[in-house]
Amino acid sequence: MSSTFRWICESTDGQARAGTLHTAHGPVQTPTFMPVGTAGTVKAMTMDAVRSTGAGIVLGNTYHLMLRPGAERVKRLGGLHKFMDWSGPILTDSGGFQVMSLGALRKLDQDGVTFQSHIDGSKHRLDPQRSTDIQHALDATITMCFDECPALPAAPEAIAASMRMSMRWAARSREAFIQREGYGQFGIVQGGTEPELRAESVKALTDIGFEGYAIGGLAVGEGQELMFSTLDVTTPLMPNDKPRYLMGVGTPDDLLGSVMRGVDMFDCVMPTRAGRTARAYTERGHINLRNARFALDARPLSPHCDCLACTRHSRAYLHHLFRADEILGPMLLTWHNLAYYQRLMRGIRAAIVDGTLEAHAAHLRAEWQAGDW
Ligand SMILES: CNc1nc2c(CCNCC3CCCCC3)c3nc(N)[nH]c(=O)c3cc2[nH]1
Ligand SMILES: [Zn+2]
Repeated sequence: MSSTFRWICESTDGQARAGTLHTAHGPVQTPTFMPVGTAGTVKAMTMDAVRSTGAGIVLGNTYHLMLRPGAERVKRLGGLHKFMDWSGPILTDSGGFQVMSLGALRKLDQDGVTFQSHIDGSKHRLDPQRSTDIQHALDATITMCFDECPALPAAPEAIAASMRMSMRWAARSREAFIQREGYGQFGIVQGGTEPELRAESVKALTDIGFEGYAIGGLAVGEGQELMFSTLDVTTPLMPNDKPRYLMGVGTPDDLLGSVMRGVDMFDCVMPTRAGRTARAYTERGHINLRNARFALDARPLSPHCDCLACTRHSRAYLHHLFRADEILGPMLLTWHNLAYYQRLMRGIRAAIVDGTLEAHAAHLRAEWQAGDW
């Protein structure tokens, strides 16, 4: 069975697609939500717990891993799969976004970015070649182009200049990429919320040719309406036979609306970060378990969930764990939130296969609005 990196579309319903991404580290059903593994770990989760939620692919983080423990050290230890005990596909971001959002002091030039580590102040440089080399050393299944994600709002000419620099970096990233059977590299579409710039960026990337295409430059404060309207003008221009990855998105409602606009892959820190801050996602929206109203609530978080928190414990127990600042609280709630996100994506995929996505979407939205049980 060939392990050529390819995405096979199995069903469509409107703009939405249900498919399978075949990689050197196994297949992944799409649409898919990718849990974020920041420094080689999905925070507060063992990888057995991540596997139990049904996740097919996780994110690694070039920025964090290059600073600590260092990509060469991970390589000497057998690569990121072995290091973090995950044999499935791993997608690594190229690090530029994290530098801009985390790096202490940084200097951006037309060739890359120089910055100081937020950990120990040491000097580092990232550019298309170095980012691609680091992702190769980590043995990432999917490598992302080195790009710049401009802060919004910004003047169209600033967005245009930034996008064109990212397109030059995409070409250099492609030259630096070492092709291997079952591995892929994704270009990242930029252009802010400007339809013509988005179209120019898609053309620039498809002229280079990648195994998949991400939509970057969004989920940076533009709001859901502008994000959706940008998707409406961008996804139809993207190759139909390649996976589409919307970076950094999002809430359950963002995921539903984006799948319906033709997106296949997502990553977001929301379910894991929420798990550490007592915010639980359920079919009825979200609740904060620190709230006193849960002190005597003997019900499970969600009656539809098979995670450890919902099968073994009550809301009252989770409330207690967070009030007592017990480590088990973030562990159980992260597990639950990731299980909910995976269950949500499985349900959306099933509806695409059945051709019932419109009705399923209406049902999901009504439930989210109905409020807690
Ligand atoms: C949250 N919103 C958002 N995220 C974006 C991201 C980051 C996506 N998540 C990566 C993980 C973050 C945690 C550690 C592991 C990697 C973006 N990344 C790139 N390269 N380009 C974007 O335009 C880009 C745009 C983004 N918008
Ligand atoms: Zn649960």
